[in-house]
Amino acid sequence: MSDLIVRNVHKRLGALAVLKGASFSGSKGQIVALLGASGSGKTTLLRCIAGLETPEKGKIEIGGTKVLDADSSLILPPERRDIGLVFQSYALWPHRTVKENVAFGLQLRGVPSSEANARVVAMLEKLGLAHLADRYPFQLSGGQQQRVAICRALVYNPKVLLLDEPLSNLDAKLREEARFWIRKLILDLEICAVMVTHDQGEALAMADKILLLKDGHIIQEGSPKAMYSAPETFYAAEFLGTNNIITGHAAWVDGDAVRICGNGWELDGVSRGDTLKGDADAVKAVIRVEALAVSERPTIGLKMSLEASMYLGDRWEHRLRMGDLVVRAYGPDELSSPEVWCTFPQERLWVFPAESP
Ligand SMILES: Nc1ncnc2c1ncn2[C@@H]1O[C@H](COP(=O)(O)OP(=O)(O)OP(=O)(O)O)[C@@H](O)[C@H]1O
Repeated sequence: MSDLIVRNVHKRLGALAVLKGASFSGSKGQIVALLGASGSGKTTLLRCIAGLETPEKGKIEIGGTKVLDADSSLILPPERRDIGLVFQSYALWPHRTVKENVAFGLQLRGVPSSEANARVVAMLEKLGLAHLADRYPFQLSGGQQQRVAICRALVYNPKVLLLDEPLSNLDAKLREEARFWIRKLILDLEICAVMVTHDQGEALAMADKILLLKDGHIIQEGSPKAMYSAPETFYAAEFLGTNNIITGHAAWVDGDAVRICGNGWELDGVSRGDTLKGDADAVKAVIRVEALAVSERPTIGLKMSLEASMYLGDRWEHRLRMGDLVVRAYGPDELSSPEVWCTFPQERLWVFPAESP
């Protein structure tokens, strides 16, 4: 059963239609990432679920309870929605200790103090915060503050945990650790979590399901693997991964197979998204940088000039050219030959009509 159901949510802010019919669901032990560029509507969608914004249209159910039905003007306030909310800034109360920060919401909800105390102690222990219980937020590191904010959201035993850019205030090393422990915590607690992020690496690593938002629409949803390896649109293909974008013309189209060409080069790929109408259509293609293989020995593939190479620590990045075709490719070694062979696996070269959004 889905713990969270969002149906056809529309929300305007001022003159702007920010959400234009968002629908998705999330179930127990599942992390749903709302991924998209700045301004795509991620935070607004999270705020609609939390009850901090009121959509003009749509329905939302949490744990089997209707919390919003715009048609019948049913709008439950945030504290009656069975959610835990973690703000990007953590929003800890500066004059309350860790323990008081975590306990405060339970007191407001009238939970008897002995029960509240037991729940707070248990949750502090679960998150490894017991030894910090009497400290104030300013006496904590950024990572510890984040744990307190998550602890405070979880102490209600919510059905759904909402996280707004939970890792954005951590440095790179802490961020990588936090990906693991937050994911493990949510899976252990078997709750549904919805996380806003604009960082594709974070979404790919942490989520079970990614919703890609663009201009207030969810343009594709799926598992991280499906989103990465089978994007349905040019936008989705380009948004994820590190990519080469190749423009040219279709030389021929045969079902999904398509050959594209430019000034002195031809490549075979697969047509994705809107079907190509025919030969000579202008096209744009996407191929992930890691999909290309470069060799100094003649192989099947394009013979290209090596324009430059960069050492990245764990590998090299090479810039290659043939006529108007310029691509980046990774390889394990430095290359010395001015001419190399580059292979473009056909199934990983995704070809879209040039006018695709
Ligand atoms: N109170 C407001 N009044 C008018 N427009 C707003 C308001 N809040 C947000 N917007 C606009 O709504 C759009 C969506 O904002 P939202 O914060 O949901 O996007 P986002 O995808 O979370 O972006 P970001 O990653 O930058 O936080 C943006 O164009 C933003 O400028």
